[in-house]
Amino acid sequence: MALGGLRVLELAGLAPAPLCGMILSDFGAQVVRVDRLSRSAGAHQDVQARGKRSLALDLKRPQGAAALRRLCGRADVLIEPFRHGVMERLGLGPEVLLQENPRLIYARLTGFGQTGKYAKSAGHDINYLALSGVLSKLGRKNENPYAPVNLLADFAGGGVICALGVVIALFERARSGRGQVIDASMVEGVAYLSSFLWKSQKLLGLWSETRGESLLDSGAPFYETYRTSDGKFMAVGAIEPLFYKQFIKGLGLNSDELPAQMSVSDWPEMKKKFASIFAQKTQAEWCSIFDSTDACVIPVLSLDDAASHQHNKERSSFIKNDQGEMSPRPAPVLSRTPAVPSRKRDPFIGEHTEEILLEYGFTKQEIAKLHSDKAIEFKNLKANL
Ligand SMILES: C[C@H](CCC[C@H](C)C(=O)SCCNC(=O)CCNC(=O)[C@H](O)C(C)(C)COP(=O)(O)OP(=O)(O)OC[C@H]1O[C@@H](n2cnc3c(N)ncnc32)[C@H](O)[C@@H]1OP(=O)(O)O)[C@H]1CC[C@H]2[C@@H]3[C@H](O)C[C@@H]4C[C@H](O)CC[C@]4(C)[C@H]3C[C@H](O)[C@]12C
Repeated sequence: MALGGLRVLELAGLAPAPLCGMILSDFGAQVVRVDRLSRSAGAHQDVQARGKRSLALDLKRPQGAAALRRLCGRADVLIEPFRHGVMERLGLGPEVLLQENPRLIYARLTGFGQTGKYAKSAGHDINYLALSGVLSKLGRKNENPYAPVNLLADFAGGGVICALGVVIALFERARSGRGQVIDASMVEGVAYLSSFLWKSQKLLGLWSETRGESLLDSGAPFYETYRTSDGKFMAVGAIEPLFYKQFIKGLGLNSDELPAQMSVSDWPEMKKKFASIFAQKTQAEWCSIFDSTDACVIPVLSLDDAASHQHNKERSSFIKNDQGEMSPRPAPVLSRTPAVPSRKRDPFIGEHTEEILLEYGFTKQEIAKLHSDKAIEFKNLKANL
């Protein structure tokens, strides 16, 4: 696979860093997740652990921190998910680790970045989304702004952008032979991927002053979801006049008898009209009308239904692991060196401690000493909840 042979150390953290590690793992990297010892507070279950192995290491003990330094000496990438200053307090800051391994790519995935007023503040997805400006554009008219789960800052602007940074730094290292520090701030990551919002503000007809009254933010009747008679929903994205015409036809309406598509003042009434029509048929009935047309109307599927939908099945877009757990396959699909995601169950904390330390050059005696010093933990049969 494209990232085969790459050695990645992912310090266990919440949501964003585990996704970054999983992306690298799916495309072939050997990702070791460095977990807190299972009895310690703050250990979280990593539900994005596909293909990873687990090494349980107490970084608060000097022997544990020294062991991580040694591991980083032989690693290509380190992903750290902590607030600014934590790694420095552990004696594991970039200056130390890059001095010992100048090829190391030291990825620092945080909410607010390594500098700035909030650099040492706690936060979660919704906070980063708020500070980026993007949250102000999300939500329906006369309602509060809302964060779409923790997808935008944690995962899109965090895990994915950080993985992109790692790959870019690896590409550069192939030329220079040198690693570097990646300051991946989720505030900036989500703002960056939302550049369209800033760059399109002056585009005619796209944005109104008020949230929830614009073309793409639930203002337009042809870019909206509608409930069907069986309590499900259809997603309409009929923006271009050609596609809008097919949408109107599928609803059984005559466009000559309707206001112009872009008559913004008529949008609320149009939305009510469309809603009353969609409520007359089941989701399956609307699919039989709109499937294989260019009306841009697609059923809103549950996670289970998405995995079993004909289109997604034809592409094997979702995969099952050995435990029968369904999840999305890695994306994008590379034609010659596609990702081959592991089908194994997720690792237990410390399951691979000894195997990994041996692989990174520790002797059995050194491993025994780390264990007697309580700096490491071997296989723990109960996964952390
Ligand atoms: C599933 C829920 C999460 C959903 C995603 C959520 C919406 C997010 O947005 S996640 C993104 C969070 N932000 C970031 O990742 C940005 C960067 N990180 C931070 O800003 C901070 O890490 C923090 C704010 C996220 C957390 O701050 P905290 O003070 O806890 O940690 P840090 O300051 O970073 O310092 C880390 C300290 O830990 C020490 N450490 C680290 N590794 C080791 C090690 N191997 N050995 C020893 N010590 C280690 C390190 O030295 C630092 O120490 P110091 O501070 O002394 O320097 C989940 C959200 C909440 C979860 C639940 C909750 O946690 C309670 C239960 C916990 C239990 O263990 C599991 C069940 C829970 C119910 C748990 C369940 C889920 O996981 C959550 C609901």
